Amino acid sequence: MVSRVQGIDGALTVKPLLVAKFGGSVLKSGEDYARAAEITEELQREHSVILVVSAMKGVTDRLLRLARDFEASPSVEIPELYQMHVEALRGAGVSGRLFGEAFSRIARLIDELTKIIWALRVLGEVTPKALDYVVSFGERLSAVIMEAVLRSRGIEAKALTGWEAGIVTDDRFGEANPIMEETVPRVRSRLLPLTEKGIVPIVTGFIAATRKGDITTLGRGGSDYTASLIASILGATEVHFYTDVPGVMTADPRLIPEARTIPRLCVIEALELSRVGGKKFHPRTFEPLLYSKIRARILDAKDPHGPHTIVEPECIDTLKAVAVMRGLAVVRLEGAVMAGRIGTAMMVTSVSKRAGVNIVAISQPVTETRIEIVVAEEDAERLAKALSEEIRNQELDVNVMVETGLSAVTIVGYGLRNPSLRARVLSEALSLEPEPELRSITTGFHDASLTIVTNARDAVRIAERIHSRLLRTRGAGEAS
Ligand SMILES: Nc1ncnc2c1ncn2[C@@H]1O[C@H](COP(=O)(O)OP(=O)(O)O)[C@@H](O)[C@H]1O
Ligand SMILES: N[C@@H](CC(=O)OP(=O)(O)O)C(=O)O
Repeated sequence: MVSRVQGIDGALTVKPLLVAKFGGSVLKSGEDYARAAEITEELQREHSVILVVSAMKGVTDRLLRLARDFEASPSVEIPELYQMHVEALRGAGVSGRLFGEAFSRIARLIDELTKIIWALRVLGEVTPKALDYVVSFGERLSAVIMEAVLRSRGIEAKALTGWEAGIVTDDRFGEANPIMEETVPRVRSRLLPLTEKGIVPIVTGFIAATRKGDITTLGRGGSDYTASLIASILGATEVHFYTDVPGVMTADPRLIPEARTIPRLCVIEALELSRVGGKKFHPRTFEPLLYSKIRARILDAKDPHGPHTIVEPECIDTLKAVAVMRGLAVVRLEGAVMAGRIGTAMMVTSVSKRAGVNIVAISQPVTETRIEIVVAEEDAERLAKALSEEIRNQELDVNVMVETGLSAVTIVGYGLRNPSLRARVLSEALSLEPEPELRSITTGFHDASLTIVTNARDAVRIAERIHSRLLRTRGAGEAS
């Protein structure tokens, strides 16, 4: 979509829409906000820009601790948060009236935060709804700073919460889902009138609200999802994710220092990679971009013209990246009575649903004597207990066991559709000495990923081997 933009002289120009998201990793100081403003200024020459901002680095974690951990002292933590935001405002070069206005808004938000934190201390309990309200302050404070910084450079800008920008969700606090029928028309009617007047909307990432106006969050890392959601609703031509690495890399550079930037990823590969923690994307980031023509770019805020990743609709047959997901456990059901017994798998999935446990992976051999459910480690005991109860109620002779300390190593790339490349990946993994323990092997969406569940140590060994043999010099967009 293009936006008709009214200039100061009243003349209308037509510019393509671009959504730019700045992550907490690149919002650590006033200098960072100033850099984000410079990038926005440059983008504005060719585009109508909508910004999505995260909280300053570390702020969401601090707010969560403040709300949950009654040992954390509000009289120490809150003034520190206040100081951090005022310093960023000052450090970004905001002064005079704009400084005064933003300073008062920060003070009001901090005052509101203080009241809620003390109220939680008095109540002695924190509901998921209260937690979302508390963490929302991180993005709200950040958007106030960004607005002041842009305005101090003569760019018209307006900070909006996700709710004010039109995002309506269900009431799954902590992991809310947008209600699209309501969100789509609202986002259009709230944001387009601003861009048409040449105003840059600054939307708080990660936070939205229910129909009743209760603040919700979209899950950790949710600003990515806010950005792609808005881009897809408005039919933007591009969505940019500004971060602290030069794009998506062939592996997490903290795990594999030789990791390199992947110049091109297709949206299916990006979707698979985000599900397993690649670039710590929110797992739903690429959902709204699937089947769209929107291009995503992942860029280093410190070097926006340097190497980066473009995510585009068309896929080519290569291998792209490897990612390791830690902290997994397997809940294993074993019993001869399960064979041929219709409804056993349904029992497992409905018990998981009742226990509020997300199933990361599930498998059963054709002999039907075993079912393995991979879940997050912290959910394993709860699921095992719920399954044991159900098995007792149904008087089945089935054992339930839990094994913790597992990881999943996932190789991503459209090239995996080629059986010989899949075989090559597996033979590389199996040729390690000592031989790794492989718990399960599965393929993902469009065969664009292959996941091996194993113990934590072997997952890293496999990732290193696959990276050094198949990704270090290839897979970054070249044919395999
Ligand atoms: N495959 C990968 N490519 C790039 N970065 C990765 C990858 N896997 C993990 N990361 C990590 O993701 C970090 C960026 O994510 P995050 O800190 O959430 O940024 P932001 O706050 O900008 O959203 C990087 O610093 C890097 O350590
Ligand atoms: N601030 C939120 C949302 C977010 O997306 O942050 P970041 O862009 O820094 O990953 C979080 O920490 O989860």
